[in-house]
Amino acid sequence: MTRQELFEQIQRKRSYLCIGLDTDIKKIPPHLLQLEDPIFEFNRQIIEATSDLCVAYKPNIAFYEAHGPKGWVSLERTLSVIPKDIFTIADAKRGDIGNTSELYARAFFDQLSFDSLTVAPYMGIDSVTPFLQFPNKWVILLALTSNPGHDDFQLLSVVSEGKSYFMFEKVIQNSQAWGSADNMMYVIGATRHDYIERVRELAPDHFLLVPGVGAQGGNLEEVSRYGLNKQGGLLVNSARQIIYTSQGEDFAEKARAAALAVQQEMERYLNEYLPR
Ligand SMILES: O=c1ccn([C@@H]2O[C@H](COP(=O)(O)O)[C@@H](O)[C@H]2O)c(=O)[nH]1
Repeated sequence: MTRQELFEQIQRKRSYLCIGLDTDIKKIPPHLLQLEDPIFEFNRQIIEATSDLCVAYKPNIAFYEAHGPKGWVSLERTLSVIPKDIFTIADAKRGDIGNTSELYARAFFDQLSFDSLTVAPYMGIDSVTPFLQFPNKWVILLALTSNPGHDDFQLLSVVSEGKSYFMFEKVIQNSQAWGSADNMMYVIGATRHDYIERVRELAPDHFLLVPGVGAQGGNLEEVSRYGLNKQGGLLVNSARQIIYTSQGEDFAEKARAAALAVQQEMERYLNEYLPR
């Protein structure tokens, strides 16, 4: 999917919501557990109930890998029911020496047909560029993450040409030469919305994948105020707060209501910061 197509979808749906499919067998409604593939059935109903309200789905791969081969089947089946115009993100946080990265890319882009993959930048340019060789596919590079431990490394000071930067700022600055705003995005945690204005100075055109609203307490209003750009530029992810609102037979309906509340809030910000 191109940046323009993503933008058109944001405008059409008045939403930049990405729904996290972090489907935990211990948290899904008990009535699904008797089915042959409860994880797929849960996802199928969530997708059917919410696909007009979001522009992306992000399965976190750990929730599937944990079940071995059965989990990969649930993941493949889930991808097959996501409407084709919706952006898909494999949240797998990969990255290794070049030849290994290339195989990770083939697994997620060729075998599974995801549009994008989250990648850790720690191993540098040769660990990231193999993912960028795939036409129409995206790398989403971890920059400033939402978890409490982000300050262990990402906020360390790095001195470059006599100036001091945070490590995450150098990730954003240096990596821009590896790809472009048409095939790279950055992960910026909603819990650090206080840095989004700075991120926008460094990367005005890139899309940002912003996890951490909802269950992690990030502030959607602040993220939107500083993060929206002229092409939308934001995919704000929420998983637990949307997909686990009910343990009953009405779980998909309740998930829709939760997604609708977020979409309506996003519509207000789009009207304010990016009027049609
Ligand atoms: O910095 C990061 C990077 C990734 N994540 C992932 O996003 C979702 C968040 O789920 P919620 O239930 O909405 O909190 C999850 O898959 C994380 O692994 C993140 O939270 N922060």
